[in-house]
Amino acid sequence: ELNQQQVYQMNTRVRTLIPVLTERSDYFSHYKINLYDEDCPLWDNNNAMCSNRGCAVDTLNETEIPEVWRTLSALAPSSQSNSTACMWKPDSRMDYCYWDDEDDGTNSHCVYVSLVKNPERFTGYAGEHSNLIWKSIYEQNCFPASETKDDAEASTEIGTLDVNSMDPFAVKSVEEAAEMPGACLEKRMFNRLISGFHASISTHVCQEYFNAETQRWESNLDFWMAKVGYFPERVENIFFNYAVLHQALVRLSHLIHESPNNTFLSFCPANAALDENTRLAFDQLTGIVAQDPHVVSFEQLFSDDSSRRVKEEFRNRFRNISRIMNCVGCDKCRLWGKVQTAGYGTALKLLLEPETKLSDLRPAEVVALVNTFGRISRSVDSVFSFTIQKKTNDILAYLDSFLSYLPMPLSSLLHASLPLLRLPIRWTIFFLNLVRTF
Ligand SMILES: Cc1cc2nc3c(=O)[nH]c(=O)nc-3n(C[C@H](O)[C@H](O)[C@H](O)COP(=O)(O)OP(=O)(O)OC[C@H]3O[C@@H](n4cnc5c(N)ncnc54)[C@H](O)[C@@H]3O)c2cc1C
Repeated sequence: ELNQQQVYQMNTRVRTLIPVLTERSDYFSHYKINLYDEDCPLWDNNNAMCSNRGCAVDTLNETEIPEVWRTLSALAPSSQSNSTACMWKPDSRMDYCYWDDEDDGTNSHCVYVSLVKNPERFTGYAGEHSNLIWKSIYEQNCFPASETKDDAEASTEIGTLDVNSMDPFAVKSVEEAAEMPGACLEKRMFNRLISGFHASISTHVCQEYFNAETQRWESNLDFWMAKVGYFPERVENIFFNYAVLHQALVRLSHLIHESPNNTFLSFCPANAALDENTRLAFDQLTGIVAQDPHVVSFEQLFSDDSSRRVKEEFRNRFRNISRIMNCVGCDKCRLWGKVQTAGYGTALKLLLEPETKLSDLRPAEVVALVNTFGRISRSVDSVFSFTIQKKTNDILAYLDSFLSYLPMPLSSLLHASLPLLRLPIRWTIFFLNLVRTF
């Protein structure tokens, strides 16, 4: 059982600090990615690409690539470089994601993108294509409800999905599995993580939703309630994911402090001021999270013999999901799907592989982790504001029905003034929630 108020409090301390990194530092606001890879394990050719304008990704041309990322390319293990001090040498056996040679400067599939100029929000990507992706993630890669500790040897291979032979959604069983008391803790954690990832994406889509009528970007409460708000376990899973990513940052912070002479984040020797600013903001963020209490404990995971056997399966299933991101038929959704699975994959590596060292982390993993933390922090914020909106609407609806019992002229007069009450009610609820949180 997660203490949501505690997570709100923790998030309040960092939510303004995260954009200093993710929006203002070249290092954390850019990403090098193999975006147009055709290695999709679900179907042979990804012929359902979305042509919505909202799905397009603006990639950087050669002259737009920030200096820090040029330096990173030069320092990549595959490149010839004398500056061995800054090199990273990840052991792919510890990876929870597939990394498609993004370190390799010669990889022509890789593009550079600005994450700020390509924000994650409503794109219009929906329908059978996106549903099939979520369905395959839940049905083929999450742990089924029936699975318990003793039968952990299930196959993890996913073949080409036979699109025509699929049953209607069996997603409920995944949520049931996440709640199942008999299921092993690690499997339940896996299912919660995926459901929280999905709920977080849904929250971003509803928070920045394009209203075709007003032609404006607005939040969409009804949409959010239908996707997340009416499912308390999905809301809970957002908080769970916050706790996971938070804990991974704490571990990263410990790794940094355990290696005082590390050259971590000093990847921009040509611009000392830029490098220093990024490092200061990063130290501030990790310093704050390191002081927070542990909301969830990972020490007990994979601790006994039978659950250790599950670890390999856990890793394989997560890797499969990271590959499935190549199947997403909307470029911008694929970009953020890949960034966030990389972020969760890095968190799992930090939390579940105790021998992980700083040099085992690729720069892209650190960037993905911080950006994914930024995304989940935004989701926690949005849960707060959507909850207030919903309570305000409920109170107004209650007052509205109450007024209908009053005599006629008074009833219509008060009814007309109801909209004026919206703001004061909202502020009162906001204030009461704040008091309850702190
Ligand atoms: C990786 C990925 C990234 C995406 N990114 C974007 C984006 O940036 N912008 C955008 O506009 N669209 C994005 N989409 C599409 C978006 O996620 C939805 O698929 C789309 O909005 C259609 O939503 P839906 O209401 O049909 O249900 P979906 O969100 O597609 O869900 C399908 C089914 O899964 C179940 N379900 C839903 N949420 C959960 C949960 N949290 N836990 C367990 N089960 C659940 C429900 O039974 C639901 O009917 C993305 C899709 C994918 C696969």
